[in-house]
Amino acid sequence: MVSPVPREVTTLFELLSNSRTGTIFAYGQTSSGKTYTMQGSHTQPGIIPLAIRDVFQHIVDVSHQLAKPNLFLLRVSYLEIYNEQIKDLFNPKNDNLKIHENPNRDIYVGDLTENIVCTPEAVSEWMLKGEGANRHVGETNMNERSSRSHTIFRMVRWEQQFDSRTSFSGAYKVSCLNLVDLAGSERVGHTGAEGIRLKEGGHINKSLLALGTVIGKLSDAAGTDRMHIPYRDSKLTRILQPSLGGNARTCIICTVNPTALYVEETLSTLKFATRAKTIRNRPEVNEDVSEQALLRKYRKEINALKSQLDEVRNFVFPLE
Ligand SMILES: Nc1ncnc2c1ncn2[C@@H]1O[C@H](COP(=O)(O)OP(=O)(O)OP(=O)(O)O)[C@@H](O)[C@H]1O
Repeated sequence: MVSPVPREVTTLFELLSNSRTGTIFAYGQTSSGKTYTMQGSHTQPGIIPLAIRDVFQHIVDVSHQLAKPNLFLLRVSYLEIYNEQIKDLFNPKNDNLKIHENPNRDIYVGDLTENIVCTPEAVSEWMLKGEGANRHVGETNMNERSSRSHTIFRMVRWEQQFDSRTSFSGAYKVSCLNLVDLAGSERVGHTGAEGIRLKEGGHINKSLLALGTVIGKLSDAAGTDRMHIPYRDSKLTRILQPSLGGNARTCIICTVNPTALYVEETLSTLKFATRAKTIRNRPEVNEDVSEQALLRKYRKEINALKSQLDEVRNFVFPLE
């Protein structure tokens, strides 16, 4: 089990915040401390509560640095992948959501509820609501509260720049942070899973196998552009596609249980980590400049050029 919140991660949002997509996920066998790492406890907050705090703090810090404050909007969503079905944890009636790709090749989940939040407390409240009432958790021989699904908690920060002409410029930046808590790989011999738990375990292992294959292929393909990567083999890898070899910054935390009994699982997790380390993503800035903003920019440039021309004229004509 790892002690929660590695130091690098607590400041991660600051690194991501310049209009980028970032993902943090915990990977490891069942009962090795993934949920604990992501959520922490009352006395030791995990990555999710610390990231929420950082996101708001960063907005305050940026606002203080600017002469005119930008406009910020923060939205959160929370989904789980349970038995290969995507469920909206903010609205459990949305329980078989589809994955789509837009013309910009962005991957998104259709009809997922997004809530606008104004305070860290509001984010935590939404999280607790989704977590407590709706997420699939069950008891196995290895963990009293074993996660039976993968979850993705997403915060999207939208920032519109201020224009000196008393209005907002129209240009905006989008930063997105995905906090992923995976279900753990498990051996039936250790977990004693039967019936519904066995079925869940089968789906969990299958999607983690797909994740392992994607990571393996990406590390084999490091430095080349040609290899086919089977992102579509599971919902998990398809949703995480931008974070795995795509344009996001990604941080993977691997958790192990150091007991001798689990040496094989530990070895397998360490192999996964070693391969994942070789993958190079290509982070890109998500900035959108609207037509209006462009028009305003061009008008400004034309005015500046006109006044330069006037200055030159004034300089030439008095001599005549
Ligand atoms: N660093 C830690 N300090 C104290 N307790 C911990 C720590 N890491 C894990 N635990 C405890 O160990 C148990 C299992 O941890 P956790 O539920 O986080 O595992 P997991 O990897 O998410 O398991 P699963 O894949 O089955 O959901 C929990 O009771 C948790 O509180």
